[in-house]
Amino acid sequence: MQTGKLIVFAGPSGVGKGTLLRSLLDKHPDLYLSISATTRPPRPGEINGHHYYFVSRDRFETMVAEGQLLEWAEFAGNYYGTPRQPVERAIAEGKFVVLEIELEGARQVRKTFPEGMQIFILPPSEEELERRIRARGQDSEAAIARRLQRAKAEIAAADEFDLKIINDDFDRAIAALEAALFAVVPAGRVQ
Ligand SMILES: Nc1ncnc2c1ncn2[C@@H]1O[C@H](COP(=O)(O)OP(=O)(O)OP(=O)(O)O)[C@@H](O)[C@H]1O
Ligand SMILES: Nc1nc2c(ncn2[C@@H]2O[C@H](COP(=O)(O)O)[C@@H](O)[C@H]2O)c(=O)[nH]1
Repeated sequence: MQTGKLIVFAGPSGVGKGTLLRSLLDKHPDLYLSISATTRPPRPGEINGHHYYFVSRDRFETMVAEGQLLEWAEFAGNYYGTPRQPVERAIAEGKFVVLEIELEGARQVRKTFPEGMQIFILPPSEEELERRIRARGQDSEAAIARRLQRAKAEIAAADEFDLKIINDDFDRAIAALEAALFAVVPAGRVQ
């Protein structure tokens, strides 16, 4: 039976995780990106079942109670969690499965999947991180403040991760990610 690989992608909100992942998925369509459940309302352009499964707090709490989530956490006033079944199935099928999650979730996954690879994306500076969150233009002032406060705690925990990559020059960050993911196995293949 083929066995895939679990890759956790963490880093403060606004550092560019999603943008890096979209670029990686374009180049390596065999990567499997887990779709999280969240109680956060959709941003303009976000599609249910594609960007997230947008659920009520009641529904999310049922998913937790029924053990449907591999990990979950509260972030900036909303719940976020990884549906367990699709991830376990994709790993059993031999895929490289990527979770884009925050710090508490990464810590939970480290316990259940100690063999997984955990990558932390760092901003070039806190000022640039704030500039990116604001440039994205998707969050209220209150949400920006909560995200920046949380960012400090997340960055302080970066040494817990197997690999740290600074997302300064975008292409260089992509190259560093490709080197980490495909160092042992050629792109898109699982042996
Ligand atoms: N290397 C880079 N240089 C400059 N801007 C960047 C770089 N990488 C990403 N960005 C920009 O930063 C903003 C935030 O990126 P993105 O939404 O991907 O962050 P994120 O880490 O996924 O955030 P969240 O965790 O809140 O979803 C976007 O406008 C994106 O275009
Ligand atoms: N623990 C988890 N964290 C998750 C999950 N899905 C996303 N996230 C993280 O939440 C924040 C905020 O995301 P946003 O889309 O509201 O900007 C960010 O750090 C994501 O990585 C999850 O399933 N579990």
